[in-house]
Amino acid sequence: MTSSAIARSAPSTMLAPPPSHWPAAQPWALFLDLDGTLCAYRDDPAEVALTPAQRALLRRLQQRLHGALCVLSGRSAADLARIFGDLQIAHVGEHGAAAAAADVLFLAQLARVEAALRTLSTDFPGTWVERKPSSCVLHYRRVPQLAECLAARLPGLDASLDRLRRLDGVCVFEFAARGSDKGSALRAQMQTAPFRGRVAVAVGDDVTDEDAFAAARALGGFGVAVGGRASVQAGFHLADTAAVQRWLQQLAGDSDALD
Ligand SMILES: O=P(O)(O)OC[C@H]1O[C@H](O[C@H]2O[C@H](CO)[C@@H](O)[C@H](O)[C@H]2O)[C@H](O)[C@@H](O)[C@@H]1O
Repeated sequence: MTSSAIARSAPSTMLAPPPSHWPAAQPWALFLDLDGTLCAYRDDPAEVALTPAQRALLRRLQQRLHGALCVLSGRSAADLARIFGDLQIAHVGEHGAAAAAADVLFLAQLARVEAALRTLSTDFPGTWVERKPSSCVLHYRRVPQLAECLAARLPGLDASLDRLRRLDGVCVFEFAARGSDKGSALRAQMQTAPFRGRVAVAVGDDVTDEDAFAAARALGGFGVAVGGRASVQAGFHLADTAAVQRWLQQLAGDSDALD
């Protein structure tokens, strides 16, 4: 990776670029975010897909890591199944909250929030609602100027919505299960083979990835923040999805692909 790629959009914290080689004595367990990290953002989430080159790269990384590669995403299991297809890589969806789908009180509260978001979306053309099994999202990527206006009209979280928390993501307001996040998902993975005993490295661009960075740090690993958002928990930085791709190529030992 070139230093100019790092400098172009470095966040105010001026984090360093991540190491470019595996420390031989300390094998890594690698946790990757999807949107904004592996894949660039698109207006329509259904347009996001892995290229054949990315699929091959992920396979090589998985081999080098002896399977200790996991995608931590906010996407639904169905979406992840579409994106990965026959690519057999460990992945956790909905920010680690899938288990909440069995909690009837949680589902009732989520249904109330979904109804409120659908009303809001009708009132503000250009926004749309994505319902996932354990969360509900108001998207405003096509009308980013409405962010503040929408935020002021979102359902308030009080005792009657105590099973939910609000995540202000990239052009989204998401209501998800309280008590589970990418940090708890990372910790759970790290307790199982082939992740156990390795150094946790989490890579992501969004506010939801901060939980994974913090969990990785607490376990003796580190986080890599992607893009221009200033990170609280990450120790390292990559400029954008292209820089992530080059870094992963380095890690996979794919020297032909380096620029
Ligand atoms: O944790 P991630 O894998 O980054 O998933 C987070 C959310 O990703 C999707 O929304 C984001 O990507 C969309 C497509 O590029 C973009 O249009 C949207 O503005 C982004 O927020 C997905 O739709 C959400 O359900 C995920 O929570």
